[in-house]
Amino acid sequence: MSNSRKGVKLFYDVISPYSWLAFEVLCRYRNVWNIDLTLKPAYLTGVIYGSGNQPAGANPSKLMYMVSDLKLTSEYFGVPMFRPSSISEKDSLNAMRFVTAIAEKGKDGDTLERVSRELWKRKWRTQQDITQPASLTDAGLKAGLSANEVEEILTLSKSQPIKDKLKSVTEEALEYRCFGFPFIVCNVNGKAKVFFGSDRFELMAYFFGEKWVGPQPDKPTVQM
Ligand SMILES: N[C@@H](CCC(=O)N[C@@H](CS)C(=O)NCC(=O)O)C(=O)O
Repeated sequence: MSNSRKGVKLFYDVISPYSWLAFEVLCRYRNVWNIDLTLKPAYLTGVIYGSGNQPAGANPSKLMYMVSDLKLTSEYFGVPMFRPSSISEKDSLNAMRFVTAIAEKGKDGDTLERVSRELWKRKWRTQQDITQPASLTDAGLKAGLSANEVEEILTLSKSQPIKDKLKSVTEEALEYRCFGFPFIVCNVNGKAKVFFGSDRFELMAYFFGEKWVGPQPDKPTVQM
C-alpha cells in the first residue's frame, strides 16, 4: 500500500443499485488504499437529463440486461439486493434531499454513510418506500439518529438552501461530463481522473499504484 492519501469523490444516488456496489467497495478499500472518501449525494435524474442521456428503463434490452447483471454482481460484491417492484428514478428526490441535509448539517461522515446505506437497503433489499417522510424517518432512526435529529433534518431537507445544494452537487458532476452513476472522481498526482460504474476499480487501482483483489478485500478473488 502506498502511504499517500488518495482523494476520491463518489457522486451517487440511492436509486442507483450500481452506486451502492461502488459505495460498499470504496468503504471497504478506504483503509486498504488509504482513501480520503468524500460522499457527494446527487440526483441521478438531473444527471441523466442534464447530460442528454436517457434512463435505463427507456431501453428494454438495457433494462433486461441490468436485471440479470445485478443478480450476478450483487452476489459477487457480497451486497445482497433484489429488484424493487417499481423503479422510477424521480422517486429519489426526497431521499437525496434528506441525505444532502445530513451532509450540510455537518453530521460526521459515518452518519452520512449509515443513512445512505439504510436508504439503499430499503429500496434494493427490503423493497420499501423511500419517498415518504415516514420512510425517511425510519431510515434515519435505523442509522442511529435520534427522533429529534430526524425531525430537524426532515424540515431542513425541504428548505430552499438544501434543494439548491442538491442541484449544485448534481451540476458539479455534470461539469465533469458525468452521464450516470456511480461517478467517481479520483485525484491522481494532482489530476482528476473520472470513472463511471462499479466495474472500474481494476483501472483505478492501476492509476493509484494499488492492488485490486476483488470487491471484498477480506476475501480476495485474486492472489497477487
Ligand atoms: N457498468 C456499470 C453500469 C452502471 C449503471 O448502469 N448505472 C446506471 C444507474 S444505476 C446509469 O447511470 N446508467 C446510465 C447509462 O448507462 O448511460 C456498473 O457496472 O456499475
